[in-house]
Amino acid sequence: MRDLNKYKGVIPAFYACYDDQGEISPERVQALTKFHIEKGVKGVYVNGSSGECIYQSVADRKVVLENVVEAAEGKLTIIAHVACNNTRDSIELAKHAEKLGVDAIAAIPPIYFRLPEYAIAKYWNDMSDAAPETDFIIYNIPQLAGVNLTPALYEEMRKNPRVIGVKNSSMPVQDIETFASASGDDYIVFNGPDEQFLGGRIMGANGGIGGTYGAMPELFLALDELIKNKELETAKELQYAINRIISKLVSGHGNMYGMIKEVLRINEDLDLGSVREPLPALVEDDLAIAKEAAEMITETIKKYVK
Ligand SMILES: CC(=O)N[C@@H]([C@@H](O)[C@H](O)[C@H](O)CO)[C@@H](O)CC(=O)C(=O)O
Repeated sequence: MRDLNKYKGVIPAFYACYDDQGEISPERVQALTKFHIEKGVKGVYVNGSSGECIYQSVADRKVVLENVVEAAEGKLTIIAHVACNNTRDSIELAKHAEKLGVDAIAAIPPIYFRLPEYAIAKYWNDMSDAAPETDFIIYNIPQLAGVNLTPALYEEMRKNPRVIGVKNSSMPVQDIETFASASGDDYIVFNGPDEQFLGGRIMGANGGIGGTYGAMPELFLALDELIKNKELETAKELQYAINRIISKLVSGHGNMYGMIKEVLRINEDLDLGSVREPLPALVEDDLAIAKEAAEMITETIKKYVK
């Protein structure tokens, strides 16, 4: 049996950190990494959706990962998302990630062209072969990628011994059960949709990777503890409270990640810049929404975090 404990827990998806000109800011990447260590999360998922990876160059993504690894000083599990929608760049990032000593690499399927499953498997295995000492995690996010991880493709991928599981961001919690049942205890399934962290964990997810954890890590850590302690009524209450916060975070004109960065500025004095176009930045009216969301987080922490 593999020891997968380093993956079991709350793993925030790492936000893109820009300077005031919109370039990657190594200092802000390091500050966000240290913030995660202080909050006590298990690890970070770098250069994924929340990291705005599809709007970044290969060079940008290398700078981000290098600075996360440096600032983490071995205190966090690091999963690097390396998919670039072409095999060549993904291989380059996979090699780079392994050289930096990350715990795992992860990848979405190739998007735009509808490829047959054997081509998707080859794409994933090619980048995994480029990082032969590193675990590999499949990132299933069909609503954005347009490709669903089928049980047959997952079975094919498990022939690769480096594949340790799935980060499942599809909406049906039943998918979590499907992947967990198919692969068993020697594999890990991460819950993707933050709004159903509780449901995903109950259906078999051993941990979670999420785009809103970074805005309120205390709340997801508390929710995880409640689930472990089987305090499910309180867990449900907290999940509902988290979902009201997420609804607020997505209610602005600007993109949710811009809203979260504003919340982190208010609550944590952390400046991560804005978002990269074509993601819409916040407008003046959004600032009041961010303030409300920040207050909701503070109040919910007071109520549920001991
Ligand atoms: C569709 C989507 O973006 N899903 C998010 C969720 O964490 C999502 O942001 C959250 O549930 C709020 O809707 C994650 O699964 C993505 C993620 O973890 C990532 O940044 O790679």
